[in-house]
Amino acid sequence: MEAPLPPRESARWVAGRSRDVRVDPAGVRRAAELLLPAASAWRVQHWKELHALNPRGADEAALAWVFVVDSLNFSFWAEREERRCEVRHGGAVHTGYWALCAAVNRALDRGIPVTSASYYATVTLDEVRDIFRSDTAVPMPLLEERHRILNETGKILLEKFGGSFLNCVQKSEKSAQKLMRLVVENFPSYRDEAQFEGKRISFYKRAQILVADTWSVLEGKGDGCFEDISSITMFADYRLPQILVYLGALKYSDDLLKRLHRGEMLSNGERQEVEIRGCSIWCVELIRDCLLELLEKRGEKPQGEVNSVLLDYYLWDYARDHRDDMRGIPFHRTRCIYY
Ligand SMILES: Nc1nc2c(c(CN[C@H]3C=C[C@H](O)[C@@H]3O)cn2[C@@H]2O[C@H](COP(=O)(O)O)[C@@H](O)[C@H]2O)c(=O)[nH]1
Repeated sequence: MEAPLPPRESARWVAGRSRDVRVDPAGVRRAAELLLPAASAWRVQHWKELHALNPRGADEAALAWVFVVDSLNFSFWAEREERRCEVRHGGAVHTGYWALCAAVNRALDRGIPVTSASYYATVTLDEVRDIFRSDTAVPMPLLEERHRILNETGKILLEKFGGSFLNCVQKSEKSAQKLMRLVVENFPSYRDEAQFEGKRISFYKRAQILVADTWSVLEGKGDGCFEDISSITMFADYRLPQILVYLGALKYSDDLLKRLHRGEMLSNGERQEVEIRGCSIWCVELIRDCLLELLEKRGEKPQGEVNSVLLDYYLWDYARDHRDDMRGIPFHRTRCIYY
């Protein structure tokens, strides 16, 4: 089968043919102007400084943490917001993606080597249920899939990379694109692809966030000094589209809004789901371009990098912090292992 279009080209292809989702140029500009004051301060170090659950180190163990977390970094949304999985750790209650991170850290604190491939290659379903157990009556979604992915991913990491994700990173020779390709070619659960208007396309959300988190945990240095990190696009999850609609940069048709407000599930790969994901990626690319243009016009040099990775991280954190303001904006509900 022919190789799919890479994520950025896939996003352009979808955005140019989308019927129920569109990027709003004026909204893109307004979003860039809103983000501009923060943008010049974005730095790769924020990944650790802003998030206590992320590893402090930049060694093989920290990379092992990133790899196992991003292999499971999908589908945390609850059927009903008020009844959801929660994990208490370090004196705080964590939900969604952070519940996954808290559960991994809770296991490590209990002496369970959950980031070691030789452990999770043969971990049992019962052990997975215990490691990711919720402190409410609502379990983390898709636990059976998470178990299957841990076994599959652990076995491949042992067979092909000596059980160490650091080996995989070093094979990428400081290229973000090469690391993304290595991950997608070797680990099936990362193959986030679709068919749209006669073309095979890709979003590779977990492979791209894995590259981004690798760059972040290594603080952009040494093996993580990816000279092409700016070629990585935003990660097409279910939160970024919601914030982009909230900011007015993305618009949904009445028909799609009605489906979402009814809480209807969208299946992975159906037309409107692909349009939401593709247009979101394209929208963030345009906001990034607009930010660079505005900085240029003001003759400002950003302290760090203004790229789609740091823009995505900022928008995702912003969505977390403005959850209540965004109540009226639905997010699309797809249950799958890709995001
Ligand atoms: N586009 C994008 N999607 C992201 C992330 C992250 C975690 N990254 C953070 C960690 C360190 C960095 O500083 C980032 O702040 C998780 N997700 C996705 O969100 C969804 C979970 O949402 P909720 O149910 O509300 O927890 C789910 O699809 C998950 O895969 C991101 O950064 N960008």
